[in-house]
Amino acid sequence: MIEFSNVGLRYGQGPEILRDLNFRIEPGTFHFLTGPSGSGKTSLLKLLLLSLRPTRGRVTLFGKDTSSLDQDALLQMRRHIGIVFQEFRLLDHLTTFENVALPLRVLGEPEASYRANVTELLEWVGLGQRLDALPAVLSGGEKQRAAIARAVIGRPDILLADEPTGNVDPELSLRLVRLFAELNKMGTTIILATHELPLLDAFPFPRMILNEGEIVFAD
Ligand SMILES: Nc1ncnc2c1ncn2[C@@H]1O[C@H](COP(=O)(O)OP(=O)(O)OP(=O)(O)O)[C@@H](O)[C@H]1O
Repeated sequence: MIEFSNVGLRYGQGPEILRDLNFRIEPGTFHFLTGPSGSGKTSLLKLLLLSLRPTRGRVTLFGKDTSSLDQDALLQMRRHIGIVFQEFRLLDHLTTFENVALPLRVLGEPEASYRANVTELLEWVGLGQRLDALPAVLSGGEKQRAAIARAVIGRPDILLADEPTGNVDPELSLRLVRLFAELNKMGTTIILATHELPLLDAFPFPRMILNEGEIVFAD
């Protein structure tokens, strides 16, 4: 599903921050992505999200070499990938329901076709009572659950998360990762970047550890 071959990345004329990355990630797996601050976790997620191109090597997603895809094909592939950010990135003027429905609205789908699905998903993440609330009145954990719902409403095959628990307390962090684990059980491939040791220790998922541009896998 995901294959990196000799992937390297540098920003501008700077040093190579990712070097010779070679790995495969199978469908339906859950990996933590960890490593010190500045080791390149966000950059690696951007390569996976196709928002950044490697400066060398090959990124293969869903069996296709992504370097050979045109803009349309990239956008098409991008629809199979969801992302959750640390800072939620909800739109302030939209309700919980509208924020989660936004990816479908952007695709031009009529509300009648997704109303029930969005409502059901929000109930599943525990926001059934907050459909009409604006982000300003949601707690950090509620915002993050809304952001997770928005990331998965389009049923992505791959879900990426960049420090999704960075803004919530430890108890809530565990609950959020349990939510990701539930999604994984239903078949979504998950890569979750975190540097929170208690979280890494609380779940049995393998770790991809970035350090000085290189990656190692550990159970
Ligand atoms: N747009 C950019 N232009 C130039 N350098 C960048 C850019 N984005 C990131 N970098 C550099 O690349 C390196 C890796 O950054 P990245 O954000 O991927 O690391 P990270 O592991 O996610 O860090 P953190 O845990 O602190 O969020 C850092 O040295 C950073 O300064």
